Amino acid sequence: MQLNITNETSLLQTVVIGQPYSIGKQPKLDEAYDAKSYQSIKDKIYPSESKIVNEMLCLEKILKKYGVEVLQPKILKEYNQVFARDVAFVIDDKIIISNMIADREEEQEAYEEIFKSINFKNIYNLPKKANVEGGDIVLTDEVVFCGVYKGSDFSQIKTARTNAYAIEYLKELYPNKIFKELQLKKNDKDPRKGVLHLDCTFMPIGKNKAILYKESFANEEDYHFLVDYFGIENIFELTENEVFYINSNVFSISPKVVISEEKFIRLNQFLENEWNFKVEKIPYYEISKMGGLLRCSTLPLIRKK
Ligand SMILES: NC(=[NH2+])NCCC[C@H](N)C(=O)O
Repeated sequence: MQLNITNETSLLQTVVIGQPYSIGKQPKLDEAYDAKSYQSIKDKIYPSESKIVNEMLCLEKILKKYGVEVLQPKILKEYNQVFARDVAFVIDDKIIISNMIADREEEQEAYEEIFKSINFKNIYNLPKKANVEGGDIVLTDEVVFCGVYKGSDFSQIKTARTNAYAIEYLKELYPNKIFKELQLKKNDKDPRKGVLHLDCTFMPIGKNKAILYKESFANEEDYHFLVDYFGIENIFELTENEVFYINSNVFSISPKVVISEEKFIRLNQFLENEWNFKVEKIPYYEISKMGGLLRCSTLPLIRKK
């Protein structure tokens, strides 16, 4: 398989989606490793496996309707494997295997068969000290945007997943790319006070547009950098409530077609009426209670050049 991913939106050809089966028991409050899951467990609304299965079947169906090849990891017994995005990520023709949070490490073994179909010369492992998950890596053709947490308490914060060392390492792998670090606010218990991954707060769509939420960035300059990069007229700014429901985490099949959650009313209408996107709306609310949405459930391998 010849990998090719240089941005978030070119015509999708092959994608891995997560696995909804054998999700295991509902985690206890002290087992949660992100703030949304923490809240859902606390509020007793954490989703059941059957609801997760239904939503992921809707995602699979839409992808297939557009002729996308859909792969899935093998099912591990009683292990949450919904969020394929974080396990690894493709930049250009290489796949980087993430160094994930320990609570999720086992997910990677389920990808063995998929990784076998990729030339081993294009598979990269990172040094142990380099922490990174795919949700923090967001691409445009020119720039690799990296969500990062730089506090000295990194190892104590479960929602801190990508460190500066990983980004330094990636820069050496891709000497011709521009890297832009975006420091994110973190909070393990309150999803309104921090953000898990960069894709939970920022996402390019179409050819030159983006969705984002200002307050997730620890440095206001990073927000201004994004606004200048895309141009203010090409930005859809989320409200606090919209980012809570992870409205940024839509998934593009092409520069014109976006898969979104059916309840993202203001966003969906704007995309359709103001920016002329085709928005495929599916139910994904139950999955969002575990801290991720559509982009988080996908790991694209090939987009058309
Ligand atoms: N790319 C993403 N935003 N993934 C969301 C992952 C959510 C998952 N509960 C975690 O904490 O790891």
